[in-house]
Amino acid sequence: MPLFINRDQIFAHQVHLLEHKLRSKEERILELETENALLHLRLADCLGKLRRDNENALQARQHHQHQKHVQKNTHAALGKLLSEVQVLKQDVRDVFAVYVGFATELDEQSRELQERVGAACCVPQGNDAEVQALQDRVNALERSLQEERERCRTERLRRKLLHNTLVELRGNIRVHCRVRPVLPFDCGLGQSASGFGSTWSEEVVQAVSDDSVLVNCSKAGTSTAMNKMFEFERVHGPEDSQHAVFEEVRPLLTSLLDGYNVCIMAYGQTGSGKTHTMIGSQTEDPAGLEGVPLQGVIPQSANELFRLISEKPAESHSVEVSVIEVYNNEVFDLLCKDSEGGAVGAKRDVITTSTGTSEVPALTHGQNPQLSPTGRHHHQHWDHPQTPSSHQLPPKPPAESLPHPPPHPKSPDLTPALTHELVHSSAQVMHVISTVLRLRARAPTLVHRDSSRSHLIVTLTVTSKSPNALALARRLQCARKELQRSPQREWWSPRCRRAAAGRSGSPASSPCHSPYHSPCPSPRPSISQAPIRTKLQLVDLAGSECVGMSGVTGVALWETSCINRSLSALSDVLGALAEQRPHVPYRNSKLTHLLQDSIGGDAKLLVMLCVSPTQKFMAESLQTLGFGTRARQVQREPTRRKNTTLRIK
Ligand SMILES: Nc1ncnc2c1ncn2[C@@H]1O[C@H](COP(=O)(O)OP(=O)(O)OP(=O)(O)O)[C@@H](O)[C@H]1O
Repeated sequence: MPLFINRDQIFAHQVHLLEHKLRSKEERILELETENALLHLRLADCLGKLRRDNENALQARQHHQHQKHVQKNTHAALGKLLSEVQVLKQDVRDVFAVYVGFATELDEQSRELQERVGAACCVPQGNDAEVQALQDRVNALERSLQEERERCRTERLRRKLLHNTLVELRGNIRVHCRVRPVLPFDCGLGQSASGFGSTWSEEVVQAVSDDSVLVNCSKAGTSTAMNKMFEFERVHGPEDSQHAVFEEVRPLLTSLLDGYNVCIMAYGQTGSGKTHTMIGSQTEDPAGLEGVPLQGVIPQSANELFRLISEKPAESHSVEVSVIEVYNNEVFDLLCKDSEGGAVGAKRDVITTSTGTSEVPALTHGQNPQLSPTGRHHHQHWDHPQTPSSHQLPPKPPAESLPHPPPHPKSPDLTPALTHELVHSSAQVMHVISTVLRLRARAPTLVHRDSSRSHLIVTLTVTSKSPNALALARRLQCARKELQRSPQREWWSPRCRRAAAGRSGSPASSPCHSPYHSPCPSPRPSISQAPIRTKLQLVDLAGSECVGMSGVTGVALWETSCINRSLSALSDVLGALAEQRPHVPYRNSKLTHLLQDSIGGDAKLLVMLCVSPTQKFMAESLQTLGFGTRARQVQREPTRRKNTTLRIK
């Protein structure tokens, strides 16, 4: 059967197929074009973003470079300022020397002229005109002498101001020196170590001006003078009263309410007047009646502190007092009380807190200060003036073997916490201190019949509920520094970060663990509302002593060795700070560990050197003055924050 193929139909079918293919190709082209457009858009987007990122990075780099530049400029300016201050100081010193020379010359001329006037007056009549001329010259010279004296005084004041600025700029430790008068117990006659027949009571240490002290080190019997000169911020002579000594300390106390910790420490050999300077003593009354109390730095500081507080709004500040004794390298809380409320010293720990500061742990809320199981022994109170060799005591006993009072029967919770007492007046402060002072270890030695055998640290903690602008600015400054140092630390709450970074902190409900906030219930107030706590530490160190001179034996000998070791640890710490060594051996003694913040931190520290003036103690006096010179060389930085809380035993 013939096969009919309808060509038209086949072509039509083929056309249909091709048309279909064409349509789908066109659709695909359309799809691809749309995708292409989308990709273009994304590309443009990405390019824009990239450009913006580049611009931001460039800006950040420029900003960083600008900041580096500014920092460099500031450093250079500071360096320049310091060298200018140095040059100025030198200039003032030179000018001062010239003035002194000039004034002396004028003095001599004036005296000479006065003598001539006197002589001329005796000459018979007729020389009146000459006498008058001479008198006029004398008057003119006296006037210019007076003017020079005035200028000299102004220059002196300027020099002092410049020096104080330098001390502030460098964070140096201030060092004052007090040379006590020669006292009856200095006057035991004897041969000097050199054996040249001079008496030991000869006065060899002298305050020659208000900032220099001179030690005459010449050997007795030789004609060559050998003098050593030491310079400090202020030097007090034997005639200076307790009041005059405190007047130079007073400005430091203002800093306490401006957010600074302050520490005043008396250093010197035994019998040199540390306790007299810090606490005070009674004057000898010739009539045998009770003497006049000569208040030292501690009572006068308490007075001044409460005077400053009384100028502030009522209830804005509160003050707590604590008293610590470091005896035989152990820390004792002297305010700790027994069940009957009597004061008993209790042994405490020193810890390094997470903020890098040293503390005797504060009283835990709701717990009573109780006697620790290793309570403080009651010190021997020997009747002086016996020599130590006269009492029957075992040689060099370890501290643990000394008698301990039994633990409090009703005190299962033996928290080693430091006791603070709230006080409202300086009289209350002194009452608290005087009630526990009898616990301080004392013993008679051949050098001093009432020698302190321990270091005493009285701390006044001031809580400012409405701190002043300076204190707030300082707290923010500290917080900023901390944020720069350790921005990752968990104790920085977002609010705290914002406030420290300079932006306003919104009232936050999250608890903040910043060390710049004092303990207070959650939610904490903002950084500008939290109370500020500052410390005034007043330290009466035990005196260094030469065993050969003090003639100590037994327990007293052991005490002397502990005292001398802790003082040499203090000296080592200052040496390390002065040489800016990376490791400062604070932990070599409990004393230096306890005072770590004050010595190495940003507390305002004043060391009061106490010096005996006589030949007998010259070696110790030179050592004390050397210690002060080393302390002056320390240029401090704020202490660094530590990561962990560490307990030492
Ligand atoms: N500037 C002074 N004016 C008058 N008397 C003073 C002066 N300084 C000290 N004294 C007297 O000297 C004696 C010894 O002084 P103080 O007890 O203060 O010495 P110290 O350095 O504390 O000794 P130690 O370290 O052994 O305890 C005391 O009787 C004191 O009254």
